[in-house]
Amino acid sequence: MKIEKPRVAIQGIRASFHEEAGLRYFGENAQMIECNSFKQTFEKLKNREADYVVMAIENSIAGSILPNYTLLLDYGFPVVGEIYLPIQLHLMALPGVKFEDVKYVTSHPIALRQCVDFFDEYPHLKIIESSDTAACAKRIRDEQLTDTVAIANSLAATLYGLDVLERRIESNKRNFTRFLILTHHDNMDKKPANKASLCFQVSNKVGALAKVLNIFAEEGLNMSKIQSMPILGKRNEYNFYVDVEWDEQKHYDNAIRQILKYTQNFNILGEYERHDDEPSVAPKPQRIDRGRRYINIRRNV
Ligand SMILES: O=C(O)C(=O)Cc1ccccc1
Repeated sequence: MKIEKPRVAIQGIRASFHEEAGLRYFGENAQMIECNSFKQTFEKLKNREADYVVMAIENSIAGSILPNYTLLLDYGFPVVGEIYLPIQLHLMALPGVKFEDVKYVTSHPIALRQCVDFFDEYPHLKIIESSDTAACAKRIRDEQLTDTVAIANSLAATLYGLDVLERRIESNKRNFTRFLILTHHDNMDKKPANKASLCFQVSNKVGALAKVLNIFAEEGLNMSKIQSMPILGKRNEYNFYVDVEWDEQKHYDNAIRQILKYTQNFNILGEYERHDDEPSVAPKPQRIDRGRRYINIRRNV
């Protein structure tokens, strides 16, 4: 069922990168629900105050956003899509402010990390981390801060009436952030999938993980990501979060059937269409009912 005006919960406020990702994925009709934390976005979904969550999961420079992996598992909402957003960062201040007079620079930690080369040249600037790039721009406007610059996107500069002092200050011009799209189970549509996010444990034995990865290889699945996370309170035990991609559904189905034998607490976090930069050839229609897959498949040994 397609929702005309989807309510999309984001961590952050209008003009944040989360809003940009949400608008790109859902289009201009989407109605953003601003939240103070990622946990709150999941609560909105749980309470049916939102139809979707858009959540950053990894960044090409800052790496994986580990607490968000834990949220995926804790709430169990299915991942139904992904979007890769190029992150372009600008330095902005109140109109009339001169860069020589600035003492503070404020932004989200990921954005700050992406601009280290720029700030190496200005070691006197004090860095203030915040939860959201757009909120930094808004605070400069609201509090009329003349000694502070924000690093944010051009949407934030426009919306909060700031002047861009320097454009594109990110160190690596090809950096991106990957966002996941989640929904609640009864809102899933059955689009064909060519990518899945999985989570499982393996026993602490020689070759246990290699066995699972070999199955992916033998079935011709491309593993695009692997992330381990220690399981709280259990020494040497980890959750492995793995993303795999395939061309033919049957290879994926075969791989899943086999790896169930070699994993514990196996979860399919979501099956969805991979985000390609170039629009891909339309995937073939599938007959398989994937609804049941989102129920956790657990196999405790
Ligand atoms: O602060 C924001 O605008 C966010 O949405 C978080 C973020 C920051 C930098 C890169 C990607 C996401």
